[in-house]
Amino acid sequence: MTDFQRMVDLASERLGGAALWATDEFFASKENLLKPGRGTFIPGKYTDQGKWMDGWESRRRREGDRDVCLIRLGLPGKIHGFDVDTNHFLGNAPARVAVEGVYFPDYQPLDELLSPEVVWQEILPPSPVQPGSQNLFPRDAVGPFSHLRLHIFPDGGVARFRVYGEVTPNWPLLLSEHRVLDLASVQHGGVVIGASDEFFSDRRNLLLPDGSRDMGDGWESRRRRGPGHDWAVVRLGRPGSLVRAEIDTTFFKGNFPESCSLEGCSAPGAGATVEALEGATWRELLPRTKLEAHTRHAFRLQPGEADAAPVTHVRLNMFPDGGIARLRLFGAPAEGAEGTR
Ligand SMILES: NC(=O)NC(NC(N)=O)C(=O)[O-]
Repeated sequence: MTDFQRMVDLASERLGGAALWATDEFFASKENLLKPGRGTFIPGKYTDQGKWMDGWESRRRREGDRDVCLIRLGLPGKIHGFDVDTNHFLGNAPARVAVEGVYFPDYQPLDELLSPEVVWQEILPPSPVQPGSQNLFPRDAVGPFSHLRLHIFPDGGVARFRVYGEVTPNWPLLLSEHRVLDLASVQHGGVVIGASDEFFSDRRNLLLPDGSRDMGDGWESRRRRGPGHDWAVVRLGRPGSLVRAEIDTTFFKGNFPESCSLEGCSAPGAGATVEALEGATWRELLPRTKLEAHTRHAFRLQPGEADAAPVTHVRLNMFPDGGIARLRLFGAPAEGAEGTR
């Protein structure tokens, strides 16, 4: 897996991404592009239109050079890479794809997005893709963008379209509306930058909005057979002084951690790798505390010294192993220069 594939999928349906419009979706619907997984193929399954396909698929084009799908990102952000996944599209993958983007800070109705006045910026020039493959295109943190156009040349099918990047929250608006907010939330730019083990489920689930839907929708490590404990490190969307945490073990009944603790550090500029935090001074925010099965626990956090620097990163330790559905870290965001990470 490339580094950018570990970032947030800004387009995912789960985060509010939507396929708003397409030139043609004769064989299969544009909405499939943003669904989880890589799509399935069911031999022998046909609809009135033709072969049932799990992706977006247009008819064979006899005029014109392309089909286009207009996508609203769930969360606006800077783009570090695309995955144009043509899984199961073998005799009907596009020859080339391209992506353009635009940024609107506020809601835009579809007719305005379709207006020829919108100035679209090229993010990926027309580029060849392979059938039945994850086609990965790294980009150089371009944006922010709120909407994209995926062009397929001349026609064909794409199973999934992933748009990996970093969320760019509207901080002036958030700061004007909230004194305390969840600084770990993916909606506010929080990211899990590392974890000791993700055998059963992905660390990114910890910071998703809303409650978890089932046990697979949290972070779960394998059964630890040696010494030590599992951990995950979060870079907050904005540094701040944390006051309260929620640690949610919903759906983890036979596999919740025996206990957990939280530590915080101030490492502005350390970026998005755990290695860059080597040598950081960690301060206890929550001492080791017993957890319950299938419970949303709320914990008050230990205040730092009055002059303590705002926390930029938090380490969640779970003893010895297990699963946690969600982690919320509520705090007052730092303003001005201190608010940079
Ligand atoms: N066997 C097919 O998949 N044919 C066609 N596609 C669908 N979905 O029926 C086509 O023309 O690509």
